[in-house]
Amino acid sequence: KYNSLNIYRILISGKDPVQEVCELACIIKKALTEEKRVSTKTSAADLVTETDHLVEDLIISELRKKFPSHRFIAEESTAAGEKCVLTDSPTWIIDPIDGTCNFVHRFPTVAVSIGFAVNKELEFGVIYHCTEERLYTGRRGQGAFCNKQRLRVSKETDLSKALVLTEIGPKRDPDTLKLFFSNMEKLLHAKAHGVRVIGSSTLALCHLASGAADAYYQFGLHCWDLAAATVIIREAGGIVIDTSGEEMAMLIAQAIQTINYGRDDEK
Ligand SMILES: O=P(O)(O)O[C@H]1[C@H](O)[C@@H](O)[C@H](O)[C@H](O)[C@@H]1O
Ligand SMILES: [Mg+2]
Ligand SMILES: [Mg+2]
Repeated sequence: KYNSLNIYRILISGKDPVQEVCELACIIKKALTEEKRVSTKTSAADLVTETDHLVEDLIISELRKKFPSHRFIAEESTAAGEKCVLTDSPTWIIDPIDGTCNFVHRFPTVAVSIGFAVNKELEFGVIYHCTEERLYTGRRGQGAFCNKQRLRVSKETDLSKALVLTEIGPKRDPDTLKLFFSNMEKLLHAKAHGVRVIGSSTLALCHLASGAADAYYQFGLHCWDLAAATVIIREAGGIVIDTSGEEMAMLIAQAIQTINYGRDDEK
């Protein structure tokens, strides 16, 4: 049984997170190796399976039992037409499987991401790497951890010494792909050590929080990809900004061209 209350109490009470959320992850890990019913959403590369829906429904039903007044913003509910609007109410922001394309291909880089906001302020985030049993947590003002290990971002500010992470996104029309690759090319011309795409934005952002990469950029990320990861990165000493930002972000922002996806709350 998925024990959501423990996450809420553990993070609010500041106790070290235990790996209770692994029960949810066990559902995903088991399903990873099994046959799946796959459908597409905004493009042929934007996949969803019955496990995405199952996990999202499980999380929401458990949380709703314990916190009936809370609101929810979740990837598959939004895809089914629910409005994506953040209010001052306590709100859980959920990506039930981040890395669904990886999940469909049994590529073991998949996560569950649960963020929590009150008065439009992100209070805490939990991202669980389902196949490596790593629980990333961050609570506003209380630090960020992977299992028991404190997370700190890298101090690199020189783009020519940076490992940069990005994701391809669901838009695959020729113009978008041309822009995507020209952005990557610009960073490589700026002598970045490398650019990596791992297929899960939340886990890429967790690698950033652990200092295993120096920067992440992407157009078209959704609030459910970003909510938990934003708390974790901020608590690891990093910044999360749009491309009109600071230092390393400025260098990257100046090097690349925008790919326009629109905002979740404008759809
Ligand atoms: O749909 P899920 O939750 O798997 O999220 C992924 C998006 O689908 C990709 O477009 C996006 O590029 C990232 O890979 C993101 O993790
Ligand atoms: Mg997802
Ligand atoms: Mg996602």
